[in-house]
Amino acid sequence: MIYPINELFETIQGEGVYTGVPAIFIRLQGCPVGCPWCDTQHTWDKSADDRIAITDVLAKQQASTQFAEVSPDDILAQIQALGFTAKHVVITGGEPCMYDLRPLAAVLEAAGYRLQIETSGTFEVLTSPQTWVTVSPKVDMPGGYAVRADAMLRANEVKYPVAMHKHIEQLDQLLLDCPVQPGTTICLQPISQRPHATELAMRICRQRNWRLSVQLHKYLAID
Ligand SMILES: C[S@@+](CC[C@H](N)C(=O)[O-])C[C@H]1O[C@@H](n2cnc3c(N)ncnc32)[C@H](O)[C@@H]1O
Ligand SMILES: Nc1nc2[nH]cc(C(=O)O)c2c(=O)[nH]1
Ligand code: SF4
Ligand SMILES: [Mg+2]
Repeated sequence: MIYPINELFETIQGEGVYTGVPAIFIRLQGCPVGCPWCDTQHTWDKSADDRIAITDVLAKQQASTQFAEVSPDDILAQIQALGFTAKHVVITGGEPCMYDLRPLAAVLEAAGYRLQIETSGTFEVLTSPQTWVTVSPKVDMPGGYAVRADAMLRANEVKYPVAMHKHIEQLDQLLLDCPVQPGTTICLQPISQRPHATELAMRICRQRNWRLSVQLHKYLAID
């Protein structure tokens, strides 16, 4: 299995339950979901013309559509060569669940890493049983993909992006249609640091005893 890697970097997890935890991020190329407010739109298209070497991915100074195709063993070798000290690896994108993540999970877990994936819930989640699965469901997006009931059942954490009250109603309906396991943490994540969105998320979190996820990295201006 070969994975298209748009970015590989170490930072602090800025979202969800693991906020604050040092983490290695693997950002995979490709996503057809089309969220209009997506903050990683450079990962949407996967064009053969954009293939580059992994050394060039690591040298990127700014976001681009370019990616390298790398095997699990070579991803591990790169992480070790870079001297990263984090033991938590986040696979994001793009939409990582477009790919079968089990071979990558097997290699990273055998080397002692804990895995987390960030997914929209619109593809089957193929990863190890130990992986922490963060589902950030995408309802009624232009790409026309539906949230899968099996992805919601696999979620360890649901992290819903919100900007207006309509989004709370969408989430309520989704949780009725596609239930999560009892005890699954539910986070509301304001879209793009908008004050109105943050106030809405805080208010609903207090009413429902849900968690607020504020994209800490954007407030800290880190990757
Ligand atoms: C860029 S997505 C990549 C992973 C996967 N495609 C997904 O949507 O979960 C990573 C996370 O960022 C969130 N996100 C993307 N753009 C955002 C924005 N402008 N404001 C807040 N959250 C955003 C997504 O909802 C998701 O939780
Ligand atoms: N620091 C940091 N935390 C993150 N959590 C989820 C991210 C993502 O883009 O999936 C992300 C990201 O891009 N940076
Ligand atoms: S599913 Fe994720 S990567 Fe794809 S457009 Fe939406 S936020 Fe962006
Ligand atoms: Mg991000």
